[in-house]
Amino acid sequence: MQVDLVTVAVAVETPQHTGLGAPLDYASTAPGLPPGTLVRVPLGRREVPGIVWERPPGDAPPELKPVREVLASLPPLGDSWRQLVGFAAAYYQRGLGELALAVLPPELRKLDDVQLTRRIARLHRAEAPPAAAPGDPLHGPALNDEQRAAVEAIGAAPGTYLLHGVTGSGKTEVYLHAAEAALAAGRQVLVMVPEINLTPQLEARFAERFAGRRLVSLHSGLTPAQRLRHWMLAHLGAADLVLGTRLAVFASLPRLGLIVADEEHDPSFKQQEGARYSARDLAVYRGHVEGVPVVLGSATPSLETWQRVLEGRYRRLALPQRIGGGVLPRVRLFDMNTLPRQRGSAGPALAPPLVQAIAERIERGEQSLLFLNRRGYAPVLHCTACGWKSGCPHCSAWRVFHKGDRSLRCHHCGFTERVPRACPDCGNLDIAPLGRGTERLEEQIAELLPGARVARIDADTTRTKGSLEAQLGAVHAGDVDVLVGTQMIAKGHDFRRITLVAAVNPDSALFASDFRAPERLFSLLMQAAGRAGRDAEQAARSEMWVQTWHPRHTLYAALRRHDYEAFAAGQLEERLAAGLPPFASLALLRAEAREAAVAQAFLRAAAERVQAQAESMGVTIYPPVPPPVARVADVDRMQMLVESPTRGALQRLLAGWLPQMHTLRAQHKGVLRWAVDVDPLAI
Ligand SMILES: Nc1ncnc2c1ncn2[C@@H]1O[C@H](COP(=O)(O)OP(=O)(O)OP(=O)(O)O)[C@@H](O)[C@H]1O
Ligand SMILES: [Zn+2]
Repeated sequence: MQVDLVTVAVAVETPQHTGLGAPLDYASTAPGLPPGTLVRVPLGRREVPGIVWERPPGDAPPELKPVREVLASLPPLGDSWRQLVGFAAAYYQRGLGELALAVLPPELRKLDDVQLTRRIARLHRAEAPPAAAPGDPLHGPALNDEQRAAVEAIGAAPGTYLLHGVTGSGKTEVYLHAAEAALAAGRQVLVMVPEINLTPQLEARFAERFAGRRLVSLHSGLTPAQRLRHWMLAHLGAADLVLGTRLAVFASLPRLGLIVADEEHDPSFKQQEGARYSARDLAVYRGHVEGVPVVLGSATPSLETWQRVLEGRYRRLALPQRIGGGVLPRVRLFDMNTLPRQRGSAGPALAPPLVQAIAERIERGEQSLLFLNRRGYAPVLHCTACGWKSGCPHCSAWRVFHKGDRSLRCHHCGFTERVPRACPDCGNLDIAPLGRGTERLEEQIAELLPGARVARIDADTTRTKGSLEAQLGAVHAGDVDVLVGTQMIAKGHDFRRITLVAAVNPDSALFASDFRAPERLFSLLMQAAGRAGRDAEQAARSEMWVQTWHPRHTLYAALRRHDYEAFAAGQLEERLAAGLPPFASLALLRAEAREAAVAQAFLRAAAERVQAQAESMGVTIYPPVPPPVARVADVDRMQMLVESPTRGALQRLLAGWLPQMHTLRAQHKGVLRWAVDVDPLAI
């Protein structure tokens, strides 16, 4: 019997170096395979998963390999999902199939159709809808006028909204109500938070409120089996709410009705490897494609978002007050120059008046939070005789002294050794820590405030599963007087007994080379301040201390007035003058090699190929330079900044340029990796 073969385009994961980004043609005996269908196809000698895609018109090559298997039991991935993936691949300059398959749950790619059918049947059996009937009245607090206005605006029309509210102003309450409206209309809701350790809190709050609804989480902390199950429930339309981190932006949601990105300014929304996408920006695109509202929430919006509000492209919904009329903590800038100088020492960890203020809190049974964005005991050890320092032999960085396990640890490559007894260069026994990390701060507070119950939360104390929850539990229960930690504790947590927050040493970020450093510092300090006085009763006597050598800096002046708008205006003025985002579009081309010169030559050659074209488009390609940490794990890194007045010009240039890089690389032996980062967060 004659079997008719049709040509189908299939997005498959092709290795980047082949330069094949587009879908490949295959022959199929199944007529009319809808786009979005999962299939298995041969690629080289392997059989790989793929997704049927729209086929551009044109002749198919004569000898096509056949599609091996159609995974027909899974409903096809929808048009808008494919549009999102197609846009992301083009915008961030990745292969379509590579991105499309990378954002599916890894387990899904391993299953054949029989296994998949079984899984789906099991899901339908096991996941009977929750007992409580949907439509339970919202048993939360009654909204205030601003909150109600925000919920109404979001429900009234699709578009991008900035929910601009200080910490504790009731933003989450607005998300809950907007979600309720979308759910009541039979739609699904996607809520994204920047960090995985914030998902359990949010999940608990949503789960409590939406007892009758099916809610799933999507983040990298799930087991592969959980991630598949949650993804499938979303894709099959069985889950009503998806809560997750940045990867959730790619969840398949056939009934999507609302997207929320909480703390939209947070750098964690940007993926830092592979396809370096911004989940916040993709959420805005997705909302546009699907015609659903997108709510970006923040107390300190990213300047990109803020500029779009000023241009009228996003609508600002303001929550200007803290719930319960609580005031924001009084900001006290402590001038470190007023302390008596101590020769050869970094000075005291905490200014005496700050120690006094903490002691008063302890007496009243209140808590204090000390924030220092550097973990370990000291960032470097040095020899007082010969000047030796604890450099990493594999990186251009110091190794950090961790006193707990007496190790010297490189935070870039992980290289770890026991602390030497004597200087490895001259044998001197007097090797001393320079500077201060959270471990040392914890020790010094115990000395300054004998009897105080001090706890420390940072990446080192929260390695084991459950330890973060346990430590946060102790803080909430009032078993801790002083909490020391890195930015992990500055964000999101709803502490009720903290009345003093102190930034121990925030100055270094004022003078960092990265143009976004001030923006990041300001939002971190505003966030940290927001941890104090969350209980309205205590708000009036809550304080935020900033220990600084530059008390007159404009950033701190704006912080003191909690004046985001003044800060943003100043920053935008500087960005405009310097031709930086949001007034320009950037891309960063990176290359790595054993020797810097090799990476540099590669990038130079790449620049030469498009120099003339770039100039004609008004795009500037800067010479390659080493990044702040140039060498990591014995590999040298170089980066080249591309700056364009518009997104469009940058996109056109990159699209024609990057395919040439694959051949160029073959001519530059020794280049280990290269990558492009569109809209890089740090340069
Ligand atoms: N209208 C309201 N009436 C009474 N209480 C409210 C109201 N809205 C919110 N709350 C309560 O106030 C507290 C802070 O609200 P919420 O967590 O929504 O603020 P937020 O802006 O999301 O805070 P943050 O950004 O600091 O995490 C919560 O305990 C919440 O239940
Ligand atoms: Zn190292």
